[in-house]
Amino acid sequence: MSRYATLPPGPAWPAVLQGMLYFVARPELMRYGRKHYGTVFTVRLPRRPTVMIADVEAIRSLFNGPANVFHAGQGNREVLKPVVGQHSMLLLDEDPHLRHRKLLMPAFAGASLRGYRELIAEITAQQTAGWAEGRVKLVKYTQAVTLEIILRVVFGVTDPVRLAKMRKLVVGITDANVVVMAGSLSPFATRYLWPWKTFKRTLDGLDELLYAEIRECRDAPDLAARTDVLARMARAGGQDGDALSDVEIRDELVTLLLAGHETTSNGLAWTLHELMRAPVELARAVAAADRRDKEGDEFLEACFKEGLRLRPVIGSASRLLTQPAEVAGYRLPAGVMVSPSIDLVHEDRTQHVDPGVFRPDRCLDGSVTTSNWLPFGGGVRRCIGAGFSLLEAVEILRSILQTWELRAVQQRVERPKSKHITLVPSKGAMAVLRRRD
Ligand code: HEM
Repeated sequence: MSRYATLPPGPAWPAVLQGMLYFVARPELMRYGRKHYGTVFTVRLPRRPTVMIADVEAIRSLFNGPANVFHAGQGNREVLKPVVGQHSMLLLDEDPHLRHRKLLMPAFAGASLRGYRELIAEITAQQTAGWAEGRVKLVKYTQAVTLEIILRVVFGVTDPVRLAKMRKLVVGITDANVVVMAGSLSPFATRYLWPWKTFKRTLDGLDELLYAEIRECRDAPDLAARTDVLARMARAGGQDGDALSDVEIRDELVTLLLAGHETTSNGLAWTLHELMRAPVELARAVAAADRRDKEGDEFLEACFKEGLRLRPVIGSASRLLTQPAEVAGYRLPAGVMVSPSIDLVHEDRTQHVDPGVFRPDRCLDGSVTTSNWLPFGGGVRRCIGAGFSLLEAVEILRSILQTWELRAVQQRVERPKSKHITLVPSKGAMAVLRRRD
């Protein structure tokens, strides 16, 4: 009997077909599985079977399960290691992962977040003021803003020449697909074959600039006063003699770029897309932006949270079993991937009233909870940048809505399209922009 004989039921189609569907039609595949097999089902992907879980209680136990049994880093290594490097928090598990989280956490906690607000607001105002009137793909604009925020608030870059060079290199990296990323481990490919050769050159170019930035940051006379994420990382752990090395900082900077840039920009594009399709909520959001007060900001945050619920940017947060374990009532063997389905929980009628409707109020009235709202995953791996992205989102939404009048190009919702691990509106969240009087 195969070691996978005891897996929960699921489609019996060939693994290659399921793998393709998982990539090009993930929401439909998830709904098919949920409809035919219930809240726990198996998708047979080419590398390894993945058990999808859409039951909130089972997901809670999984997220809070022992970190030595449920590995999140191991599964990421094959694809991401050549880019983010071996010290990335995304690839680590157990004690090394905890060490990195402990050292990075202060940079993403309340007091630090408040310190980023002013610069984020300044960058956002500069960027949104320069947009053009007419028909646009909003995602291109939101990407430009979140990229600038990563470069200046996270990497701490201020030199305009270095900023210009970095912008170009970073786009070359974030636009690469998984085949290019994974293939860049091969010395042959990176030496002789396009596009791996170009990709490697781009990565080397970015590394050179990042290491220069790290060196200058360590030597900076104002290091103690600097508020950017890089400076906080350079100071972290110093008192305990457990500081991050240059290469560890480099790997975490690239990690924050890959994990934090397009996720936030796609979340914003989806939120604006949904706001344009819901005129009453859009009018409330414009009024909230104009108020510039705590209550207004709370409503804008609720819009972003609801955008992430209705159109989750990341569909699942997977864990690889390192040993046999009980999950959602099944005894599963080691080597299986278990994957809480964020998208299915967000559209579950038993969890959300009218789940297909964009209704920001549900994020204010207590009906959205830490069990049924999971855009940032959960447990010890919960997104470290969640608070950062909410802060960015409020500043960016406020600035856009204060400056621009938005009109949808079409009332129909755009299909989610996969870009790396994120889901992006297939037409880029098309809109017509007009400067407000
Ligand atoms: C809307 C925006 C974002 C979404 C939807 C998102 C979503 C996620 C999800 C689902 C995970 C995996 C959690 C798990 O496995 O349980 C994650 C991890 C992570 N995210 Fe985010 N993220 C966003 C923004 C950011 C930002 C702005 C940053 C940093 C600047 C960031 C940095 C990270 C890092 C470093 C991890 C790995 C955490 C770990 O392994 O311990 N993310 N994110």
